[in-house]
Amino acid sequence: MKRIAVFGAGAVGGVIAAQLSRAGKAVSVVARGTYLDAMRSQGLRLRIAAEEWLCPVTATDDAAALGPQDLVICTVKAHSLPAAAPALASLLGPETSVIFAQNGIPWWYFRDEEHQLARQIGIQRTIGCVIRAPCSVVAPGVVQLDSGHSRYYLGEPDNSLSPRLQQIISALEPALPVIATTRIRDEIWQKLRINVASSLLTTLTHSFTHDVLQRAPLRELFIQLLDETRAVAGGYGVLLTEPGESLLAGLSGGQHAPSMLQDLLAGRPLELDAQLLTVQALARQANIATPVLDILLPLLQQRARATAQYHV
Ligand SMILES: NC(=O)C1=CN([C@@H]2O[C@H](COP(=O)(O)OP(=O)(O)OC[C@H]3O[C@@H](n4cnc5c(N)ncnc54)[C@H](OP(=O)(O)O)[C@@H]3O)[C@@H](O)[C@H]2O)C=CC1
Ligand SMILES: CC(C)(CO)C(=O)C(=O)O
Repeated sequence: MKRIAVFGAGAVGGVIAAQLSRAGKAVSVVARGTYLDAMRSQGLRLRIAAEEWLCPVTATDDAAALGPQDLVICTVKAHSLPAAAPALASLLGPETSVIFAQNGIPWWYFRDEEHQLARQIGIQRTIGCVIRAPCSVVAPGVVQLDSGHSRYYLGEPDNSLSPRLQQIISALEPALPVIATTRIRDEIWQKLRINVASSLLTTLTHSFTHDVLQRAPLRELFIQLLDETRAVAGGYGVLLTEPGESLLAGLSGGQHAPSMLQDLLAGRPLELDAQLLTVQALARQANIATPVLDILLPLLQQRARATAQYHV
């Protein structure tokens, strides 16, 4: 796998591209705006704790000019995908695989061949990915990994341990902490439990997860959201055994603002649909009660509408 492109180099994409570059891989990055300008003029810099590395990458806003890749890692937010799809498609050759690295329920989850992205990109090319790597953009062209313990779960939509999945793992693992899974949907929901609770409560309160968890009433809401999301997962055949309470100890605390809070503070659109509304819709479809989600989600939607960061 020689030709690797990262599509959408914000926090996650920037960290992935930088780590690939640090490990000596040639990596291309599709970016835009001030992030692209900075990467072109000063390169891409990766910070982890007190260390910083300059990581050479080829950065462009013209995906078609890069030509077909062996592997594309797509790291745009879920709501940016429809608009990005034509440019993403220009990176595809007959054998190209695409890793969709995002939070929330991904477009390919129910393997709907009629989905617009299934037509434009193809479920057969898709590799699911769950990101366990809290990160942020410190400044255009400078990304930061906010935790020493990062990992990425990669899995086929049909749950097979396919030869191509193993090939992708071999290509990436010297650079990235990648783990192949035959239960990618379990990983998606396990991560989504955390996102539902932390995205809602930290974004509504402009607080770090750590600070939310210090307050008993908010901690209680956090646990209820973890448990409600676990119940929804169960309605779709994903049985997560760990009670909400016992997940709290493992949550990355410290100074990482969850990506939804980062978006709110930066005036960007929020990833409400993939991370939160889909969970509520799935709950309703399966007749599963989500009382805390049902109170907090309209509040966050309205908060985002008030600053034109959500339009539905
Ligand atoms: N940040 C984190 O700690 C974590 C994030 N995640 C998830 O990972 C995914 C990515 O998040 P994150 O990296 O934080 O998001 P960012 O917003 O930092 O990065 C996404 C980047 O993609 C760019 N982009 C969007 N559309 C295009 C396009 N058509 N062409 C070129 N560039 C494009 C955006 O540019 P622009 O701003 O101009 O739209 C932005 O720079 C999300 O699903 C998030 O929930 C998961 C775990 C941790
Ligand atoms: C769980 C968390 C907060 C960190 O990985 C995340 O997924 C995000 O920032 O979007």
